[in-house]
This record gives sequence, structure tokens and C-alpha cells, in this order.
Amino acid sequence: MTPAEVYTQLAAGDAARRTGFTLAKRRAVLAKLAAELRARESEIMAALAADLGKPPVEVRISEIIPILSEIRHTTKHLKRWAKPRRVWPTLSMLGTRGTIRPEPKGTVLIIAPWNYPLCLALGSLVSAIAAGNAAVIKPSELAPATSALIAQIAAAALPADLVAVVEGGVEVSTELLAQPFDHIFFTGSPAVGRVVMAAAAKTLASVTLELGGKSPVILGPGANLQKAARMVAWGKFQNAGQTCIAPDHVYVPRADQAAFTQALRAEIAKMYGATPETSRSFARLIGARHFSRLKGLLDEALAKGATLITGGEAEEAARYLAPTVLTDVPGEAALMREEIFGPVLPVIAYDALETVLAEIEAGEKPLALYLFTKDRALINRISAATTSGGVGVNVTLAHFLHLNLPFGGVGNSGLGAAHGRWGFAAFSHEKPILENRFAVLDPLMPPYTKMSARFAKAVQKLVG
Ligand SMILES: NC(=O)c1ccc[n+]([C@@H]2O[C@H](COP(=O)([O-])OP(=O)(O)OC[C@H]3O[C@@H](n4cnc5c(N)ncnc54)[C@H](O)[C@@H]3O)[C@@H](O)[C@H]2O)c1
Repeated sequence: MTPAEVYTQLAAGDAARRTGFTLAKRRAVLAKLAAELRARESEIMAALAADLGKPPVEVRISEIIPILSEIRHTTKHLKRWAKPRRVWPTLSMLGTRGTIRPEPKGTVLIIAPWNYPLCLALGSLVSAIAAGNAAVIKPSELAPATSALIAQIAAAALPADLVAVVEGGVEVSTELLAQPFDHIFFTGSPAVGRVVMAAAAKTLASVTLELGGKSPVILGPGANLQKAARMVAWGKFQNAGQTCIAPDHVYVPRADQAAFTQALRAEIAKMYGATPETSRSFARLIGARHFSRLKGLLDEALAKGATLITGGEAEEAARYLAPTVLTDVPGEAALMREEIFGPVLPVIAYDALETVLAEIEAGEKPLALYLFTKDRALINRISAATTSGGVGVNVTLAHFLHLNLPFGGVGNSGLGAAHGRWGFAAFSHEKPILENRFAVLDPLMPPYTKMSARFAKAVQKLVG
């Protein structure tokens, strides 16, 4: 089937699903998906090992657990989220009854990236189904083993008139984007996010854009350097740095720089041993293009005067780049300009926090901003003074797993939010319904007399 035929087939069920796809049926589909994931655990591990050399523990915590907990959380709260909500009338609307009824958007498109290829394709599917939609998933062609597995999971566990997986690259994605989907949920780079939004403008599809960018880490004065180093190393080097919310670079008080980089080196050695290429805990880069991009960034930074603190070893055939820490990276190096998205961590010494905040302000709005401090006033100050998709305090990455917090970017790092009730809302149209019970509207209708003028004036006075 062509992408157009796939869309047409699913969209044909939109009207019937509005009443027929009950909450009980949605829950049953989600339960089936969860069971299928549990049953295919070893296949999932194998696919992610093939695509990314992803260690099994990372597959569990960053691919399987997020989907299963999204299913659990959604199933538990679905009734409340989906329930029509009565609202109070505002003054000029006295005598009416207002209700907000969430309805499914219809047939939606989910385009996923390669870095967390299972979780980012199926996590949003959970919200799409919970909200009562049919969905087409376009997994990333750069993670072919996981893409094929997603297609098998859908074929085995999900109704064909509800979920279709269309595999392929840019061409297929472009063809899908030309179809009049009711919502497009895109996770990927800001550059392709623009392509998606331009395509959505043609059909006026609503969009959620989960994009990327440079997520900074700030160490406050007096931060616990060892704890910060451990948390930053975990967040940065998980999945070999190929995480949208990975710490991109770290700002550290100048006086703490040496101790912090020392602590980072120790934590990296503790996590991955003296030779990380033999470690079973360290993932691989997705492919040759990505490898040479990162190697190029690293070489350029070193050529421009950066100091290598640890790492730097690279082996193209194995798609391996060691956990690497640099200092003294000049601001004009590409490493400091583009999203790194790999295991290279620049550490930047600062003298005044103001300059750090000004530097962050001058760049694109980050997807995440991380702060290490115990100082409540500093937490409040930086949270208020900066803008980012989310903020992590004394933690990295974990806000992705907290389903009572919205997950998303702002500006260049994204549009809209996912997870929990925000995911449900992204795939729903919140339809207002206004019922007239005894609202006094007659005096406001033509012909406009002195009486209606007086009445309109009285209403105006009433509302302010
Ligand atoms: N905010 C988030 O939740 C999140 C999560 C993971 C990754 N990301 C971001 O994703 C990026 C890395 O992922 P990627 O390299 O897979 O992103 P990408 O934008 O290259 O690709 C994402 C998807 O879009 C498709 N695509 C690529 N080019 C296209 C085009 N011209 N037209 C239509 N479709 C196209 C791909 O086939 C893939 O399925 C990073 O910027 C990262 O920060 C964001």
C-alpha cells in the first residue's frame, strides 16, 4: 500500500471511532501493546543492540519502562482525562451551561527518530490511542532493526484499522506529510521540524514538535562536585550521548574546574572502566555519517586549542567514540555552536553567573537546562531568568520519566508537550459545547432600539 492508501484506509474509520472507540476498547488495545512488549523483550534487546549497541539496562530504563509506565499511567487516569468537564458561566454568559468534551483528532501521524527508536515511536502512540485516534507510525530508517520490530509488534498486537507502520526514509516521510492528517507528532531535529511544520501548513494539521538543541548544565557555587560529575556523566554518556536531553556542555565556577574535571574522569572510569570500548555499559554511534560528524567536531575543537581531559579515542569501523571531556573549547568551534549529540563534553569555566545566563540567552532556547546547587534562591533565580523546555535540578534526564510533568521544548527545541495528560491533550480536540438554558439574548438582537442600547450598556457595566 502507498502512504496515501494507508492514510485513506485509517481515516475512513474516523467518524465511527468517535462513538465506537470506547474507553474500554482503548484500554484493551493498550493492554495488548504492553503484553506484546513484555513478550518480545529479548527481541527488543537484540534490535537495539544491533542498531545502537545499546546495553540491556539502558534498553530497559529508556525504551521499555517509559512505554510501560505511560500505558499504566494513562490507563489509570484515562477516565478522568476523557470525561466531559462542566465549566462555570462567566458573567455575560449567565443562564448557560458550558461543557468541554475532549474528542479524538482523527487520524494522526507519528514520525520518530533513531536515538530512542522504540520509546519515541510507541510512547506517543499510547497517548494517540488513549485519545481515541488511529495512527500511522513512521519509524527511523537509521535504526532498521528496531523499525522492523515496531512493524512486527503492530502487526501482531494492534488492530490494522487502528495502527499502521510505514517504514522508510525521507521519501516515504515526505509522502506521508502530504496526506491530510489531523495531527502530526514529530520527534527529531529542529531542521526537519521546520520541514514538518511547513508541510502541516498545507493541510492545516496541528503539530507537536519534539526537537533538540544544546542543553546546558550550570554548576552553582559550592555545588557537590563529585555528585554533579556522576549525574552529568550518566546523563551525557548514556546511549553514547545520543539523547535529546543529554547535557550538551557544562558551566563550572573557574575555581572548581580542575576538581570537577578530575571527578568526571574518575566517574567515567568507574562507569566504563579504563577501556570503555570493551565495556558492556557503553553504546555505539548510530552510523558512519554521525561518526564522522562527531570526529570532525572533536578534531576541529582540538585544532583550535581545546584541552583533552579524557577520551578522544575513535574507531570508525566499530562506530565507537570514547567518553570524552574537553576544556578550553573556543566559542567559535562548531562544538559550541551545534547540538553535539554524542559522547563529547565541553566543560567551560565561568567567573560570573551573569555571563553564563547571557550566553544561554544568546543561543536558541534549550530543550533542557540542568542546575546543580542546594541553594533554593539560586534555583528560583535561574528558573525564572532562563527559558528552556524543562529544568533539572541536581539531576539529568529523569524528568523524561515523570509523567505528571509535561515533556517538550520551547522555540527551537519544540512546540507542544507530550506525556501523561499533556500527551492525551496533544491528540485531542477540546470541544466546547454551550447550551442555552435561560440566557437573556433577545434584547441584543436587531432592530437595535433605545432599549437594546440600554441593555448592552448594562451588560458592559456588569462585566467591568
Ligand atoms: N525532544 C525530543 O523528545 C527528542 C527526542 C529524541 C531526539 N530528538 C532530536 O532528534 C534529533 C536526532 O534525531 P534524528 O537524527 O533521527 O532526527 P531527524 O530530524 O533527522 O529525523 C527524524 C525523523 O524524520 C525523518 N526525516 C528526516 N529528514 C526528513 C525530511 N527532510 N522530510 C521528512 N522527514 C524527514 C526521518 O526519517 C526520521 O524518521 C536531535 O536533534 C535530537 O535532539 C528530540
